Amino acid sequence: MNKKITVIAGDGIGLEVTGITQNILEIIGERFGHQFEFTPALIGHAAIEATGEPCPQKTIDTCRATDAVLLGAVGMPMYDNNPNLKVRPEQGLLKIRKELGLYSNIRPIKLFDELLYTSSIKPEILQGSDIIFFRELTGGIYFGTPRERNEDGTEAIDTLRYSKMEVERIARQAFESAMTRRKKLCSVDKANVLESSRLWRETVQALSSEYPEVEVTHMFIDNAAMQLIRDPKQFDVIVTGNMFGDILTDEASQIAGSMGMLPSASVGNEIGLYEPIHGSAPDIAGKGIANPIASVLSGALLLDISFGLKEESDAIIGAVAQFLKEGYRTLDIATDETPEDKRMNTAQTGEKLAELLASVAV
Ligand SMILES: NC(=O)C1=CN([C@@H]2O[C@H](COP(=O)(O)OP(=O)(O)OC[C@H]3O[C@@H](n4cnc5c(N)ncnc54)[C@H](O)[C@@H]3O)[C@@H](O)[C@H]2O)C=CC1
Ligand SMILES: CC(C)CC(=O)C(=O)O
Ligand SMILES: [Mg+2]
Repeated sequence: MNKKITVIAGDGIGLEVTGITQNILEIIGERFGHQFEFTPALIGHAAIEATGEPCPQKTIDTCRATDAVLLGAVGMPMYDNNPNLKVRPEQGLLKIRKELGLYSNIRPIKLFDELLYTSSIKPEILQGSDIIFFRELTGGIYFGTPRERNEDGTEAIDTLRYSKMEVERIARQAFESAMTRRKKLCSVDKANVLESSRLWRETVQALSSEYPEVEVTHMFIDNAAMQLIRDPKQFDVIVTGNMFGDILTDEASQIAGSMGMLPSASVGNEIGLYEPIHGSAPDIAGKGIANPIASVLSGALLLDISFGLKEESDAIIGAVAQFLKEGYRTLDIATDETPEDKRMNTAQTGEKLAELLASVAV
C-alpha cells in the first residue's frame, strides 16, 4: 500500500513524541511492505513563529494532499497567562478541526492489564474498564459566536450553540459503535440547565428508535464526572459535547493510568487526524521524559481507521503491551517498585518499541 501522511508535531512534547510515532510507522511500513511518505507541516506556536498564523493555509492544503494526519500538541506558557496575545496556538487546533470537518473525536479508554496497579484508583474498581468516548469536536462553546469582551474588559461572553444536525451525526457514530460493543450508550449533557443540552438529549433520544438494541441512558455532566471514577465499568460508549468531552476524557485518562497513554482519532467527512489527548505539557517539555505511547497508539488508530490496516495496527498495540509486560515504564506510569533499569525516557521508549516491533512475526 502507498500512502501519504502529514506530520504536524506542533509545540512542547508534541515535538518529542511525534518523531517517535513517525519512526514506528516507518518500521511498520518496512515490516509489512507498505510505502508511507511523510510530509511535515506547521501548527501552534511553531506556526505563529514561522508565519504569523497558528494554522497557515499551507498546512490545510498539505493535509488535503495526503491520506491521513498525525498531530502532536500545541500550546506554550507565554500565551496561557497573557490574555493580550490575540493570536494563540490553540486557535490553530480549532481551525484545522473545523476546516477538515473533523466533527467526531473518538477517544478509547483502554487500560492495559499491566497498569492496573499504577492508577490512583483502586484496582478492583478499574479492572475490566473499557470505554469509548465520542466527543463532538467542531461545535459547542469552543466555536460559538459571539465570543468577546466588553469595551472596558470587565465582562466576557462565550456562546454554546448546537444544531440538531450536529448532535445527530456524532450520536449516530456513537450508536454504530455501541452496536459493535456491549450495546450501551450513555449521553452526557446538562439538560437540567442548558437549552442546548435539552436539544442534545431530545435528539439522541429520537435517534435511539433506529437502534432498538442499544440501551440508552442520559446523565448530567456533574454526575458523569463522579460516576466515571466511582464505577468506570458501568460505561460502554459515551457521547457528549465538545467541552464536556474534553474535560471528561482528561479525567478518564486516570482509568488508563496517565495522560500519556490515551490516543484519539478525529474523523468526519474527509481525512482523519490522529493525536494524543494530552497537550504540550510545558512542565516536562524539553526534558525528554514525556510518555510517547499516547502518540504511538494514535498512529495505531491511524493505520486501522484511515488505512484499514488492522493487523499492522494490532502489531503496534501488541508492542506497547509487550513493553509494559516486560516491566518498562516511562516516569508518568512508574511506581516505587519500578527498578532503575526499567525506567525509560522518551527516546528509550521509542527504541524499545521499535525493537519489539522488529521481532513481530509477519
Ligand atoms: N491537543 C492539544 O494540543 C492540547 C493543548 N493543550 C495546551 O497545552 C498546554 C499545557 O496544558 P496542560 O493543561 O498542562 O495540559 P497537558 O495535557 O499538556 O498536561 C497535563 C499534565 O499531564 C502531563 N502529561 C501530559 N502528557 C504527558 C505525556 N505524554 N507524558 C507524561 N506526562 C504527560 C503533563 O506533564 C501535565 O502535568 C497549554 O498551553 C494548553 O492550551 C492542552 C490540551 C490539549
Ligand atoms: C485547544 C483545546 C480544545 C485542546 C484540548 O484540550 C483537546 O482537544 O483535548
Ligand atoms: Mg483536552
